[in-house]
Amino acid sequence: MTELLTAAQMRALEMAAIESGDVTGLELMERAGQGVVEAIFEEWPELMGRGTSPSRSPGYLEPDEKDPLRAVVLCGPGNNGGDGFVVARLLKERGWDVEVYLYGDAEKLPPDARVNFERWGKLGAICVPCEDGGFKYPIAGIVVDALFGTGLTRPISLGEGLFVDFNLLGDPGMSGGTKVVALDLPSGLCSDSGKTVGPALFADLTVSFHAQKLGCELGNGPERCGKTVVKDIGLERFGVIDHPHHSGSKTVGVTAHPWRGAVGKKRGSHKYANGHALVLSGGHGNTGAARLAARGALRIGAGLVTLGSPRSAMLENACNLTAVMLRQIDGALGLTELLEDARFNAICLGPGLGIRADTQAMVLTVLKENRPTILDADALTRFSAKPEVLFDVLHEDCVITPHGGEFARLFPDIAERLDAPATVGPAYSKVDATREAAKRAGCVVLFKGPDTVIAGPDGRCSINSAQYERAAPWLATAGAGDVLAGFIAGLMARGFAPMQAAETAAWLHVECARKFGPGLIAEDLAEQLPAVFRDLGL
Ligand SMILES: NC(=O)C1=CN([C@@H]2O[C@H](COP(=O)(O)OP(=O)(O)OC[C@H]3O[C@@H](n4cnc5c(N)ncnc54)[C@H](OP(=O)(O)O)[C@@H]3O)[C@@H](O)[C@H]2O)[C@@H](O)CC1
Ligand SMILES: Nc1ncnc2c1ncn2[C@@H]1O[C@H](COP(=O)(O)OP(=O)(O)O)[C@@H](O)[C@H]1O
Ligand SMILES: [K+]
Repeated sequence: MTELLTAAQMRALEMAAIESGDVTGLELMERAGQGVVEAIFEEWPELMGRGTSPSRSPGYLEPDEKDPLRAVVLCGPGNNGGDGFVVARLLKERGWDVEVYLYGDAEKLPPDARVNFERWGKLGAICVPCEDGGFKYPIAGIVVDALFGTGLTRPISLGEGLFVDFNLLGDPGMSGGTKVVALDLPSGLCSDSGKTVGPALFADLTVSFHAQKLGCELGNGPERCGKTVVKDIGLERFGVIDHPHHSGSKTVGVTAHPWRGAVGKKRGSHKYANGHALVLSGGHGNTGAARLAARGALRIGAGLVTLGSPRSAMLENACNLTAVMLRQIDGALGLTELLEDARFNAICLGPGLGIRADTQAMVLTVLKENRPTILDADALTRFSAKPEVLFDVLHEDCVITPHGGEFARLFPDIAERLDAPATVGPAYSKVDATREAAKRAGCVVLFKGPDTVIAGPDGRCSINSAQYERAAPWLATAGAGDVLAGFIAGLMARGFAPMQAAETAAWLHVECARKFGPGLIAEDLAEQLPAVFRDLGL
C-alpha cells in the first residue's frame, strides 16, 4: 500500500524535517530538482548522452549531438518555481540550451526559491516572452512546468504575464513532439482533489516529490499527469505519516496487492470454515445480476453460496445455476425464516432486486440481523426518497457500493459539493466526499469509478486506482458492479472485515479486468480469478 498525501500533509512533513535540523529547505529543493533531471533521463534515455558538458568537448560529439538539447523552464512565484530554477541550472550544466521564464515577481520569491533564482542568474537570463507571446526557441525538446505545485490557491490567470498557450503543451497530438514535464503536479491541477482549478496543463511526465499527491489519482489527475514518477528527496525518515489501516488515520492509501496473505485459503479448512454467502435475486426476468454476484462470491472463495429467489424466478434461476445453491424465499417473511440458519454469514442484496417496497422490507430485515451485509444497486436506490431511514439501520459490518448516480441519490448534498467546479485550491475531493458519506452512513462506503474510493466511518480511506498502467476501461460494462458486490460478499463470508473485503475485492476486480483485457463482459470477470490468484502465488 503506497500512501498519497494532501498538500497540507506534505507541508507538515517538510516542516518536521526542517525543524529537526536534519535537512534544510534548500537541500530539499536541490534534491527535488535532481530527481526531476533523473526522471527525465529515465523516461527518455535517448536524451542522456546528448549535449556538451565540461567533460564532453564539441569536437568529440557525433554530428547529431552537436545540436544542443533545449529546455524551456516555466517558473512560478513559489517553491515550485524554485525547483524549476534548480532543474534549469542542472540541465544547463549538462550543456543544454535552457530558456527560463518567471511568472511572478522575483522580489517576492520565497527564500529558497530566491536563492535558486540567483544561482540561475549566474548561468543565464530570465527570458522575456516574444511579441507573439511564444518562446524564443521553437517549442521542441522539453518544457518544464514549475509554475504551481501544492500551493495553487486559485485559477491561473493566463492574461497576467503568463504567455503559455496551455492547449499546446502536452495535449496529445498538439504539442509537436515537445515533452512536458510537470514538477510535483501539472500546474492548474488541485493537489488534493484532482480537479482542474481553471486552466491546467497536460503533462507527459509528472515527477512528484516524496509521495504522490492525491490529485494525481483522482478526477482529472490521470489525464493531466500523463505518467507519474515519485522521487525521494530524503524525507523517508520523517515517517510522521499515520498508517491508513489504523483508525483515525487521515492519510489515504492506494490499494496495491492488498491482504495478499489473507486471500489464500487455509490448508485443511472445510467449506463451512470459508463461510456461506447468501445473495438475493430479483423476480422473473431480473435474475442475471444476482447470479453474477453469486458466482463472484463463490469464485472468490466463499465455501458455499446460496441464491435466494422469489417463487416467480425459481425456474429461471435453477436453469442457470450449478455450484451455486438455490432456495426459494417469499418476501421479507420468508427471508426471516431463512436467516434462522446462522451459517449465512454474509448477505448481498440489491443487484436486480427492484425498487418496490418489498426491497425496502428485505433490506430492513437483513440489517436487523447485524450480519455482514453488502448493499448495492436497487437496495440503495430504493432509499432515495428517505436515505436517513437506511442510515438509521446500517451498522459497522455493512458495505455499500454506490456508483456516481446512486451516491447522488443517497447523499445529494455531498454529491452537489463534489460536482461543483473548483474555484479554489485545495478543493473538496472524492476522498472528502466518501469519508463524509461513510461517517453519515455509519459503514464502509465504496464509491465506484476508475478512481474507486473506499472509506470507513472512522476516517480510514484508500483509493483503488484503475488508471495509468492499471487502466481498465473495459470494466465500464453492464454487470461489472454486480460482480464486485459478489466479490465483497464472498470475502466477508470468509471472515474479511468490511474495509478489508472492500479493498481486496476492488483490487482483484481490476486485476480480473486487466487479465481478460479487451472484449470483457461481466460474465468474464469472476472467471479470471483463478489466473489472478495464481499470479499472486496462491
Ligand atoms: N513541501 C516540500 O517538502 C517540498 C516542496 N517543494 C516544492 O514546493 C512546492 C510548494 O511550494 P509553495 O507552497 O510555495 O507553492 P507553489 O505551488 O509553488 O505556489 C505558491 C505560490 O503561488 C501563489 N499562487 C497560488 N495560486 C496562484 C495563481 N493561480 N496565480 C498566481 N499565484 C498563485 C501563491 O500565492 P498566494 O496564494 O499566497 O497569493 C504562492 O505565492 C511543491 O509543489 C514542490 O514543488 C520542493 O521544493 C521540495 C520540498
Ligand atoms: N472506466 C473505468 N475504469 C475502471 N473501472 C471502471 C470504469 N468504469 C466502471 N468501472 C468499474 O466497473 C464497475 C461498474 O459498476 P456499476 O456502475 O455498478 O455497473 P453495473 O450496475 O452495471 O454492475 C465499478 O466497479 C466501477 O468502478
Ligand atoms: K508544476
